[in-house]
Amino acid sequence: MTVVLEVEGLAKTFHMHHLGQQLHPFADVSFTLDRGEFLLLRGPNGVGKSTLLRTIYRSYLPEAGRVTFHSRHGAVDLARAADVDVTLLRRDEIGFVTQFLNARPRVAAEEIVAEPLRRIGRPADEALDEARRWLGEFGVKRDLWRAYPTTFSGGEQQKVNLARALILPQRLLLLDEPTASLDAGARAALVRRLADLKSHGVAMIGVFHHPGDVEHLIDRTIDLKPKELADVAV
Ligand SMILES: Nc1ncnc2c1ncn2[C@@H]1O[C@H](COP(=O)(O)OP(=O)(O)OP(=O)(O)O)[C@@H](O)[C@H]1O
Repeated sequence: MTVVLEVEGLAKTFHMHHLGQQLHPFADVSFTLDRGEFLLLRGPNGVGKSTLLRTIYRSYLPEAGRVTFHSRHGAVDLARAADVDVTLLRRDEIGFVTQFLNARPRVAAEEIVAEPLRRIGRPADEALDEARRWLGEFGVKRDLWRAYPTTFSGGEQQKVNLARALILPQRLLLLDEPTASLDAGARAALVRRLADLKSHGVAMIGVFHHPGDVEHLIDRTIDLKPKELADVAV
């Protein structure tokens, strides 16, 4: 097996200065993730699942611990890497999939979806063809492909977001409730795509409110347990 990610002793603290308190969503999380492995993160609301995903993605810095990502170019500790290196890894090695689209004004759906392919140097027309294929796959109506997603419904925006996030096979995918408000057809398309990516070696960590959809993909589960709010002055 090829290790893709090693998380060691990871801890996160939020400093809530206005309350004079600290919140410790998780402490001492350790696991490794191999190529093609699917890890489910489970636990009650507010336990820290999204925070853990965001800390691995380096949207948050951890209080302690290491997040060693084995990229194509060697091992890098995401907790300490330079911002510029994290940005490069996010281009084609580490993906973060949520239910929310960051829709930009006057950018067509098909352009938004094609962008990740363009960024890695695919010819524009090829990238656009591929984008249209994925929009169709996720059930976005053809007459919306050239429209601006700022006006789309929540579910339509989510479909555009998924097509964009999954068009390019990454080494590691972080999935934060990607099925939240999808209809049955789009949920099935998403699960098919995840199965295909997994069979091609993409490692995944996912949070799903209805994990039944992806049950057959899950290799391992981590249960996060609620912690007490530490009443410590900051
Ligand atoms: N930026 C932040 N600053 C302060 N506290 C935060 C911040 N982000 C999250 N929290 C707190 O950390 C805790 C964990 O939040 P998180 O969103 O990770 O939970 P979750 O397990 O993903 O929850 P859910 O299942 O409801 O989506 C919550 O109590 C939340 O209020």
